[in-house]
Parts: sequence; C-alpha cells; structure tokens
Amino acid sequence: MGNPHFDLIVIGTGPSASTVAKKCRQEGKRVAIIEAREFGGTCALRGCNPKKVYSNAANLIDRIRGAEGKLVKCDDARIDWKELVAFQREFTQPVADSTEASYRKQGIDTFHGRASFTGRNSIEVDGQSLDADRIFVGVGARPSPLDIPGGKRAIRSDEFFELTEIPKRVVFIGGGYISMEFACVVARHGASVTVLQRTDQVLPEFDPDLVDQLTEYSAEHGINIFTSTAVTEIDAASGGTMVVQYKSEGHMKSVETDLVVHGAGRIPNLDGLNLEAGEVTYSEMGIKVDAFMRSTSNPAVYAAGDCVDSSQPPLTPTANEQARAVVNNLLATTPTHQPDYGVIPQVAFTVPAIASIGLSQLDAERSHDAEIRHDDSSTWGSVRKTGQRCAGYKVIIDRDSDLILGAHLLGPAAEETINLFALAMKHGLTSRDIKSTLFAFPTFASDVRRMV
Ligand SMILES: Cc1cc2nc3c(=O)[nH]c(=O)nc-3n(C[C@H](O)[C@H](O)[C@H](O)COP(=O)(O)OP(=O)(O)OC[C@H]3O[C@@H](n4cnc5c(N)ncnc54)[C@H](O)[C@@H]3O)c2cc1C
Ligand SMILES: NC(=O)c1ccc[n+]([C@@H]2O[C@H](COP(=O)([O-])OP(=O)(O)OC[C@H]3O[C@@H](n4cnc5c(N)ncnc54)[C@H](O)[C@@H]3O)[C@@H](O)[C@H]2O)c1
Repeated sequence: MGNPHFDLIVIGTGPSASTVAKKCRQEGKRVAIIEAREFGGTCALRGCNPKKVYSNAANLIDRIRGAEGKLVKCDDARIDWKELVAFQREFTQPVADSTEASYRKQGIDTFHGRASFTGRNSIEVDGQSLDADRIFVGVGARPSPLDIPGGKRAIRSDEFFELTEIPKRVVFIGGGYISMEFACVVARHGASVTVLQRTDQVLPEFDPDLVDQLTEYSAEHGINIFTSTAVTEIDAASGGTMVVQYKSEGHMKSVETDLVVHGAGRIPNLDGLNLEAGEVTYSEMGIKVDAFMRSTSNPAVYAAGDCVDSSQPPLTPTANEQARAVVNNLLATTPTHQPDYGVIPQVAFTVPAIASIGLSQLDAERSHDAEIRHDDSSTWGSVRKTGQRCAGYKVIIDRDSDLILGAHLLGPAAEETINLFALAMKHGLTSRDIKSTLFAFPTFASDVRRMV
C-alpha cells in the first residue's frame, strides 16, 4: 500500500494554518494537519491571548492607582500572580483539545509531531510518510538565539507564561514588543525592572516622541530603560541570582537580577523542516514566496505568517490575510490572489497602550507635504476624567489631498481608537470626512475629531 494521499497537507496550527486547513476542507478538499506541539499555535497559546490577560491586569492596576482618591478608594489593589496565571489558563488550557476536536469534526486528519519534507510533495511526521498535491507551511517563529556567554540563563516568552511567581528584580534583554509588554505587567506587580535595548529607541515601530512619553511614565513605575546597550554576558551569582553585563556609552556596566527574560526578537521557525528535500528556497528571513504566497522554487508549496520572508510585520492579522490569499489560490486553477494588507495597525499593549498606523513623521515629511498635528493629550478631559496622566497623539495629514498619512496614539483606549484610523485610511476618508462625522460623546473615539 502507498502512503496516505491528501489534496493538502498543512504544517502548523496557528492563525495562518488554521485558516488554510478549515477553509480548504469546507470546499471539500482532503486535508491533513500536523502540529509539533499542542494544537492552537502561538497566538492562542503563548502569544496574543494570554498576553492580553496580563496586560489587562497591568492596565487595571494603573487605572485604579491613577483614580485613587478621585474616582475610587482602593488602597490595596494589587496583582496576585498565582490568580492571574490561573485566570490566563482558563483561556489557554482548553485550546489544544478543542482545536484538535474541531479539526476532526470537520473531517480534517490530525497528526502530532514535527513535520519534515522528504520530497517536493511528501512529508514525514512521527515516522509516517504522507503525500499531497499541495503543502502549506505555517510554522511561525521562535526566539532568536541569544549568542552571548550565559545566554541560556535567560527565559523565553513561552517560559514567562509558565511562571507562577515573579521575583523582585527582572531584566529584559531587548526592548521590543515582548519585553515592553511584559515589563509593564511585572512592574505593576511590584518588580523592579531593567530593559536593555540594543538600538537608540525601545519599540522602534512606534513614534519616538510618544515612546519618550511612555519611557518617562514607565520610569516612574519602576521600569528603567537603557538604550544603545550591548549585552555581553549573563553570569550566575550567589544565592541563585544573576549579573547581566552590558556595554553602554563606551563603558562596561552590570545589573544584578533574579530573572532574565529574552525579548531580543524572533526568527522563522524552520528548524527540522528539511526544506532542501522539498526544494523550498529560504533565507534567514524565512521561506521565499512570490506575490501569491507560493514558494518561489516549488509551486506545490505555499507559506504564510511569521515563517515567510516578508516586508510586513509578523502579526496575527498579517498571517490571517496572507492565509486568506493562499486559500483563494489553492482553490483556483492558477494563483491570482495577493494579500490585501491595506494599512496595518500596530499596537503594543504596554501601560498605557501605544499604537501606530501608516507613515512615521520622518517618512511622511520625506515623501509628502505633510501637516503634523500633535499634542500631549494628558490634559484633555477624556483622559483626566479617568484619573490617568499619560497620553499623546500625532496625526499626519497630506496637505494636498487631506488624506490621513499616519496616526500615532498613546494613552487610554489607544488600542481601540487606532482602528478608527485603520478604517479611515483603508477607505480613503479625508480629515474633513472624519471631522464631519458625529461620534458619541464623551468617548475616546470622539477625540479623533479634535486630532485631525
Ligand atoms: C508573547 C507574544 C505575544 C504576541 N502578541 C501579539 C499580539 O498582541 N498581536 C498580534 O497581532 N501578534 C502577536 N504576536 C505575534 C503572533 O502570535 C504571530 O504573528 C502569529 O501567531 C503568527 O501566526 P503563524 O500562523 O505564522 O504561526 P504560529 O501561531 O507561530 O503557529 C505556528 C505553529 O507551527 C508549529 N510548528 C512549527 N514547526 C513545526 C513543524 N516542523 N511541524 C509541525 N508543526 C510545527 C508550532 O508549534 C506552532 O504551533 C505575539 C507573539 C508572541 C510570542
Ligand atoms: N502587541 C503585539 O502585536 C505583539 C506582541 C508581542 C510580539 N509581537 C510580534 O512578535 C515579534 C517578536 O517580538 P519581540 O519583542 O521578540 O521582538 P521585536 O523585534 O519586537 O524586539 C526585539 C528588540 O530587541 C532588540 N535586540 C535584539 N538583540 C538584542 C540584544 N542582543 N541586546 C539588546 N537588544 C536586542 C532589537 O533591537 C529589537 O528592537 C514582534 O516583532 C511582533 O511582530 C507582537
């Protein structure tokens, strides 16, 4: 007997893979799906969703403390880490079983194990060989290697979610999304936090003026950020503590800590896939795909999400949009569908959240006759009524067309308000269109009229 044959083999069960597997099965394709870990992928199990639970706790503490003596009396508001972890697990723990069950219910064959290519149309998993007309790769990303002496002493984001208690001192290596979001949570739990960032700005995807505002506010809450640093070593010290050595302003410095967290970036998770056997070309940036998300070297293979070499940010909405294009192409006789990204909003769920869409001030001023509207909006009524005091915005408008070129927000509800700009920018609304729209009042959304 030959190997089991499928119309489509899907590798991974994250947002991209699940979209492709389910939609192709709905169209009657015989589909197999393979997962190396628990079913569900990074976003649901070890990323966006558990992180948002933690971020909600941190923001709630901040809001209560900001409102203390104004809106509420609540001297003892604090995060009980064990309770927080237990609540987070209410969202993550059911995922593996329910996800696999939903695939099976749909008639998708599920396989556990690390998939690797054995040919252009064949995969091996757990000693079993499978063949398919088409193969979809949605294997996501993993933390980049921390190639410094003692680098293995740093825990990764997966392990961070397993922690049932947080020590007094925490150092984050890297100052991107993961470090800054986690830093805000552990600081609101009472830890003293150090963030060591290699470049001259933490959260480089976001507006530098708003990041400065966030950095200043964070410093008041126990988060010390050092930029332009080079971390050289993590040493073990007495009593289970560690010393992180780093170079800053030409001098060697060190910080003693109880926990080091790796937040220094992620890379495509291509280990063990044996892409050579599948004749699938890749680089350290990921699998090489054409505009239709098809492998540039093997037309039977498609890929999407964090594992592809793409200029788009590695986020869940990006993975989903790429996967939707893949589905359309898999169901067509020839691929014609390209992802329609529009403008992708980005949000770091810090305290408060920082958000961004479209062009930065620098890029807008280089390419357009740009008007920059900005303010420290912490004095605005909407913000003051919450008791909070860290807020700002920068909206960039094209003087010629009156279109919004970019929007950058910091403060309460920034993570929601940015979606209004996403809608306006995707559908070509001008600043005049926005100003002429009636928004419910008093809401943070209604502040948008004042920003444009
Ligand atoms: C801590 C954290 C927080 C995040 N927060 C956000 C957020 O708030 N918003 C946002 O938009 N994005 C967020 N992201 C990013 C988001 O999770 C990813 O962009 C998204 O999950 C990518 O989806 P994907 O389909 O490419 O792969 P993934 O979701 O990474 O899934 C890939 C799956 O493939 C499996 N796999 C890997 N290799 C193999 C193999 N050889 N065989 C079989 N299976 C394999 C993996 O085990 C995994 O389950 C966060 C990421 C992290 C780490
Ligand atoms: N809210 C969200 O949407 C969200 C949250 C978490 C993660 N993510 C996604 O996951 C990706 C990975 O997140 P991340 O935080 O690991 O990476 P990141 O790329 O956001 O940040 C890593 C940062 O670490 C710095 N760095 C790298 N090596 C360093 C070193 N040796 N010492 C000091 N600094 C160093 C880099 O300059 C970079 O700014 C993000 O790019 C994002 O797409 C998104």
